[in-house]
Amino acid sequence: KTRHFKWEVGYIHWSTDGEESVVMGINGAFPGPTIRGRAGDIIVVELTNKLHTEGVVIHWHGIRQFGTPWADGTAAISQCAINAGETFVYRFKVDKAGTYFYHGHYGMQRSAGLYGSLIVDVAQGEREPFHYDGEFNLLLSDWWHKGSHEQEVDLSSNPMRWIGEPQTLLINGRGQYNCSMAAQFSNPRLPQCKLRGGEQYAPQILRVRPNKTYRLRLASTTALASLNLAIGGHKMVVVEADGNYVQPFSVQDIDIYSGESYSILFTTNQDPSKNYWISTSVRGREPNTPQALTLLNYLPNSPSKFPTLPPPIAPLWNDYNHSKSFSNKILALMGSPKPPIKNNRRIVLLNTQNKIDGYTKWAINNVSLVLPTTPYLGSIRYGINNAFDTRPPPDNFPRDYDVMKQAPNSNATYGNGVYMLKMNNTIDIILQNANALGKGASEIHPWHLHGHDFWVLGYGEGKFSDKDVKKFNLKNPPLRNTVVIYPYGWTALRFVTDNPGVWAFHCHIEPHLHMGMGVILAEGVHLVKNIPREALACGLTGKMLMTNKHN
Ligand SMILES: O=C1O[C@H]([C@@H](O)CO)C(O)=C1O
Repeated sequence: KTRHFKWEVGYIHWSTDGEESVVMGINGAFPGPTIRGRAGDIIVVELTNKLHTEGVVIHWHGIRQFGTPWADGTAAISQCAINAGETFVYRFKVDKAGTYFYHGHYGMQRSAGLYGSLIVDVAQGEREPFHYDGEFNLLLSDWWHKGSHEQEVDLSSNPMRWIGEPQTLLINGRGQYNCSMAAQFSNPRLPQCKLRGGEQYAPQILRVRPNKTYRLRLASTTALASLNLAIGGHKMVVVEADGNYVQPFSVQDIDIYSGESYSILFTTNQDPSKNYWISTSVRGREPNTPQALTLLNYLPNSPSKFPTLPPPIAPLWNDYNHSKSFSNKILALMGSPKPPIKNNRRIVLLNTQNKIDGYTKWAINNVSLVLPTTPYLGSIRYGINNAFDTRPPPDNFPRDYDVMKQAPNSNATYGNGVYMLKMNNTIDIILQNANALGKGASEIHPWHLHGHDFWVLGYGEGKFSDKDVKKFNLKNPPLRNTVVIYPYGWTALRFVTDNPGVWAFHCHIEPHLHMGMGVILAEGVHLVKNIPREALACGLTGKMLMTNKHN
């Protein structure tokens, strides 16, 4: 079945958290509309850019875009940004059931609010491998009162002005600033929110019946925050991660990093005369943002009956053992595709924070990514010279590099070279974390791969070494599209180059990508057929199209 959507992206006045902001909306609302389809459907989004003076693209996060790499929605990688006033048609297949989302992928447009949910149900006649009586969908994000353009300038200045922690955490685009639903428990003390329910920022309440099982879909499109979600008094059973089934396991709270999605099941088996809190809190960075709260409302109770107990207390922000123990519980459901036993190539990517001519940047193997003006998909497909740096970026970093110390050098460079991968190869990537510029500082980075799912083979502490290969989980590693690296640690992943195209692989923290924290992978680009001309009508491919030698 083909599902058609007609969207207009534009700036709107919107109250995300009680303070009015200028927000990037779709069809006059924030967040954007939810796309819902079935596995095998074709989604067609006719996107018109009503932003007056800037380009736009939308990335369909978690959708692999087999055969349609030009629809991946990455500016300067898979297509030219859509000019103000112009329309671009995204047409792609959703081939796998799961919880996904979409978001802007040009500059920091995701931070401006350009995002929404994308949910794929199992194909007609098929069943999920678990049962539930009803479902809810929560798209999690974070919000700053400073606009995304000012943030871009701040981050690109010398000295860099860091964006700081978010003012508000949002649940389905709704948050409360300077007030709390659970005022008597709030620390620091906040006034009680006086919500009537009709406000743009009124929390979305989850109405449930006692003794039923519900599926809760969760996805995080935060610009920065790592989150922890809990439902007061209720256990959660994790069943899906990034559109892949996992071996069900039970937890009290769940960590969710930017770019990740999960489904959890919970059963309404608590005292039915009460309502319960649902909370999200910041993890992995010293929090300076109040918890986001909404209610689990057991019917027929009134939704204004607030829980008598305080909201769930999140694990300490730097209790990384808690987070690691959660990550290590995520394993593929029996019967899931297994990774090839051997790899053809290993790429080790060192993540560092560096200074380049006084500017603060993030670099991968000493290269800080600056995108070219011509989309790689076109320049590689048509063999255009000078569109980007043709020297390949390094597959490793110096053996004697001390990941526990600050980068000793300030000789990182800007670059836009490509990791050229052979088709049908098995690629291992080791993401190696290190000390950032601050003394004793190393941060969490959730890395997201476009065009593929990968198997997460394992996590480790300190510097990766050849011996660690023996510890890889080749039996039941989970398939994902986003995975975290912990401070001073490494994460190993494996994928197969089975999808001709040019694919971004980057830290999903929006300011970090803006500061260069990503790489570009390309595979089988000569096999890509019928790239729409509109996708390439800029830069050197634009010139090529004007001479009309190619169609
Ligand atoms: O990229 C970042 O910059 C700041 C800090 O390292 C410098 O202010 C921070 O916390 C980041 O994640």
